Amino acid sequence: MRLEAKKLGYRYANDAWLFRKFDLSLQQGETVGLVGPSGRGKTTLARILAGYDTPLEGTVMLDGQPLPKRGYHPVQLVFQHPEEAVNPRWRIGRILNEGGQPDPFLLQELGIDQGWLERWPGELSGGELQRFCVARALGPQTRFLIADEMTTMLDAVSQAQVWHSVLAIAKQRNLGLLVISHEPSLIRRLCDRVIEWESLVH
Ligand SMILES: Nc1ncnc2c1ncn2[C@@H]1O[C@H](COP(=O)(O)OP(=O)(O)OP(=O)(O)O)[C@@H](O)[C@H]1O
Repeated sequence: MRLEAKKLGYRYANDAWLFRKFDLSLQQGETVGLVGPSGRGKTTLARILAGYDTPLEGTVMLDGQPLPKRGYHPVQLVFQHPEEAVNPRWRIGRILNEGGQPDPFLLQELGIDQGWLERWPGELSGGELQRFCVARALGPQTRFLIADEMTTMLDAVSQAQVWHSVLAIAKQRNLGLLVISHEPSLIRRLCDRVIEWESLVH
């Protein structure tokens, strides 16, 4: 399966275009890094690929077909700030069930303690909460995962644990991974190939 962005263009209101004629192609099973300067539109692109926003120009295709407008989205996004990605008034168990009944092996792989399911988001550390966000994004129908500065806020140990688990799951399930990060060492360690934002933006 291939995720393709073709001639994407986006800008907010009457601001300057962030990107135009932006092409990107990602194959299932690949881990690709996207690096570029701050504020140029990487998060905006990630939101478009995952269906949160609609591009003003161009299309996003999965195996040549437009992405589904309804139902489970096969391209899932994990954000930098897990606390902003969850409803603080829902217990963790309910948040996790949003993407369907979670696979117990997935929870185990991500080091998620069943006892935490009863807690509120504010009762977990950033690293623990981010692991829940990853688990929620890895429903059985996920084919591509976009990690937008996914571990930037975590300490080195939590960062290594999360990536170790995600890479193992991606391999088992042949997922495509797009790793957006400003840390070249992380990207070099994780990715099969690296895309420079500047080389794609016109
Ligand atoms: N909802 C919005 N309305 C208006 N402008 C926005 C909105 N979201 C982002 N922007 C602006 O669009 C530009 C690109 O933002 P974006 O978050 O996509 O960049 P980025 O490359 O991911 O940056 P960073 O690496 O710092 O996270 C920024 O100038 C930002 O201020």
